[in-house]
Amino acid sequence: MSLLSASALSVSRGGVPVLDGVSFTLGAGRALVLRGPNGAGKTTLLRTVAGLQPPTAGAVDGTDRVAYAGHADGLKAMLSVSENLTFWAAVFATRGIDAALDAFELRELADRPAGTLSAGQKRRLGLARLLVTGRPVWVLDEPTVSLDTASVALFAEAVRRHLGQGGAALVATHIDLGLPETDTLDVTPFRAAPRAAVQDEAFL
Ligand SMILES: Nc1ncnc2c1ncn2[C@@H]1O[C@H](COP(=O)(O)OP(=O)(O)OP(=O)(O)O)[C@@H](O)[C@H]1O
Repeated sequence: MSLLSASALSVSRGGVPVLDGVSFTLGAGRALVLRGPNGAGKTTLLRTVAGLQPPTAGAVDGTDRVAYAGHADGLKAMLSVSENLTFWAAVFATRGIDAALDAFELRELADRPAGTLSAGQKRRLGLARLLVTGRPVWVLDEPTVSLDTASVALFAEAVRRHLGQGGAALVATHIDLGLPETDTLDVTPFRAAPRAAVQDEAFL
């Protein structure tokens, strides 16, 4: 069964076309890794499938199943680690933050305000948030940035468990996560051709 799919998707950023004609299907237990050089459009594609911006053409199915973790951590600086997770559990109407605290070794930091965490600790909390959403499709933009080797291993293990439980992951990353059941999509061939500015169309 497909949990997330894109068909003939075109995406743009700041009004500039970035990618055209991207299609993929992501099923339960699978990970799809996006590749492509800096500026190729991976973030734009992820933001679009997560529903944070509309596509300029084509369609996405499964946006409502997505939990997105992007560059901005989305953490509340004044709330503690456990309060942040409890907040998200309430937003997504799920129960319990214990598994999320354990998966990313956040117990010792549970009472610390999120604003006082190091960059890597914040990233671990941002990824722990995925677990409390209860959403089956994790859409992850460079999830390992700021993580040390041990935390990358924790993250890879969390994804592996998630896939094993029937979840799926769409991940833009430059490193090899060593995940099983992984496909790769290089976005480079889908680079959009430059187009005339929209305001010119009235004169065609
Ligand atoms: N806020 C913005 N406004 C206008 N253009 C943007 C904006 N953010 C990014 N872009 C441009 O959109 C294009 C696609 O960027 P995007 O961030 O999707 O690439 P990426 O593949 O994720 O790159 P990276 O590997 O560096 O993260 C780039 O040319 C980039 O300069």
